[in-house]
Amino acid sequence: MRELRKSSYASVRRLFPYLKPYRFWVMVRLLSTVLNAVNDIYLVYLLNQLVDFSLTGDKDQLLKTISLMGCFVVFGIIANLLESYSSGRFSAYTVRDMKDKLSDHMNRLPVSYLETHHSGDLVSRMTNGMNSIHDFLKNDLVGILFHFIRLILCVIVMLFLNWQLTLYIMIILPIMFILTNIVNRPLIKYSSKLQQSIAATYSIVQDTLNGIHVIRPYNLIRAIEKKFDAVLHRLFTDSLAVEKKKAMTGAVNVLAKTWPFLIFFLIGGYFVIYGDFTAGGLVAFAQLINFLVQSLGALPGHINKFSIAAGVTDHLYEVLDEPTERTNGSDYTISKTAPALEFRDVTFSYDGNTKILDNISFALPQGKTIAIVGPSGSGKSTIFKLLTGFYEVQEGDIKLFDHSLSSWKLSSSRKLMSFVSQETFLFPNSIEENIACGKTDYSMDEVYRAAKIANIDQAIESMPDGYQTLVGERGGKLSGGQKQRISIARAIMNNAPIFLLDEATSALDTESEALIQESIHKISLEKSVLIIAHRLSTVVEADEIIVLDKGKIAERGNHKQLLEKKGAYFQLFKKELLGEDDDLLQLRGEVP
Ligand SMILES: Nc1ncnc2c1ncn2[C@@H]1O[C@H](COP(=O)(O)OP(=O)(O)OP(=O)(O)O)[C@@H](O)[C@H]1O
Repeated sequence: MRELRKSSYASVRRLFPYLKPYRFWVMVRLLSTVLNAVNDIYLVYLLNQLVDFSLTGDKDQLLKTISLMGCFVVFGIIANLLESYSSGRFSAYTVRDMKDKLSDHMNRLPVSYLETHHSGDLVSRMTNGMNSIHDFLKNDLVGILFHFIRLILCVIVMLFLNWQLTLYIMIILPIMFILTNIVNRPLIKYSSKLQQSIAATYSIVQDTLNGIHVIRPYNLIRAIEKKFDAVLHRLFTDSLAVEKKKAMTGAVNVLAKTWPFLIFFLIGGYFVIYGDFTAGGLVAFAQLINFLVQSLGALPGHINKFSIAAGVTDHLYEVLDEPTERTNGSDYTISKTAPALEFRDVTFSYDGNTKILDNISFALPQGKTIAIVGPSGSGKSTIFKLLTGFYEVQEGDIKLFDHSLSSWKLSSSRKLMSFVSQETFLFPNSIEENIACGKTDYSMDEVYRAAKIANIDQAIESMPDGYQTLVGERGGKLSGGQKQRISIARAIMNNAPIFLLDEATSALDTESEALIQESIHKISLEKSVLIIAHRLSTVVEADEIIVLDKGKIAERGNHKQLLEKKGAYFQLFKKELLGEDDDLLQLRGEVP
């Protein structure tokens, strides 16, 4: 039990650094809480006097006591106001800072982590988890202290009023605490499970919305509903388990409320009958027991929340404890003669077992174009993931302008590359904002130029709102080819010396494909280009073509050399022009 409490406390303690900047308001809350607790007890003391003065007929003392009580009631109101305001204030600020930190941390998590964890789960931690923390900081953290102080003060005053009666009542307290602890013990486990179920629900909702273009045409709604029902059922069972535990704690509260009163009226009544206790003392004692029972009833609830907050904090720290991308490294000046990038005997595996890239070596001289081709799954995109620093090389070395990629600052090396990925992502803003992509000091001429090179200028100009056209969520209002050309324009606008293009022209119509190829041609005149090509027509002009097969370089050379070899590249070429035999291709002059 002690271990569990210790671990709950250790979890909740990790929230304290976030409270530090708001210690003034935490102190106000603590002070007002202590004053409130003392005020409650002092009012009871005055109540004792009030009754006794009424019974003895001491009018002066009666009036004095009533005025004093009035003052303390006003004092109590002010203390209450301060208590609410201060807790509202520091909890809101703390949660804002935590959300900020969490979102900042998520933005810096390695892509390897984000590729293997569901975004819905992360969103749930950010929303649901944070709401629980807010609730805990606002109501429970200091609430525990208030009830604890009032409880102690109650016992002290009770002992002062009648120690025998107090001792009788104290006998039942340990029984209550043992019961409360037994009931509370598993709550942290249940609440942590509940958090995971909530996260799973968010994930499915997110998948359903994101995958709507697959779900509808494939009639997957029923399957999704089934999956959602299963997750909802789990959520329901987990919520029920938590509620059951809470209800058991509630039952302990009811016991806590009735037992002391029964014992008090039984024994206290006898004390008054035999003249061992005053009437004022009896009234005050009754009020003190009321407070005692209130606090004992409230404490398990607060302790519950403490356990829940511990579970939620652990859940949040699972993300916050994840190491972020490295920030070390240098920012080198670029040599004009060094190759733009170079792979030296690079071997890479995602899981530490299966080699996805095996001993890959190639160099991209500045101003040249290298195309990487190969069957699906041969490791082409992995080359880009290593170059963009999404994953770290395990064997061999990647050099960027003659400096090892691992010695570059990630932010600096990324500045040298404009990356167009296979999956185009557009922000739900205007076309202009999507092309400028976070830049603030740009001219419209730069945007027009980028759009022109990407061959999207005419399409944009024909839209009623031109560059101010809102593209909709994920660019839903545009065609696939338009989206891709806008993302190429974005990369051109970035104006980095290296252009990484994972082109996906295979999904496009011939007109879009031709426009993109023309655009790639224009880019290759200005930049060092590494292109992953899914259509071989894109690679014909490349200075070097690397054919990957199962993570190894199967062939390399230019288009003409590779066709002459009649090897893997030739086979890929033939496959693309499916159905054509060698003689026909020769007749058409497409192969030597
Ligand atoms: N994050 C990952 N974790 C584990 N394995 C991965 C990951 N990403 C890719 N792979 C695996 O690595 C292999 C190479 O993938 P990669 O995406 O590099 O291939 P590709 O040649 O670009 O394929 P395509 O032409 O279909 O885009 C595949 O077997 C793939 O399943």
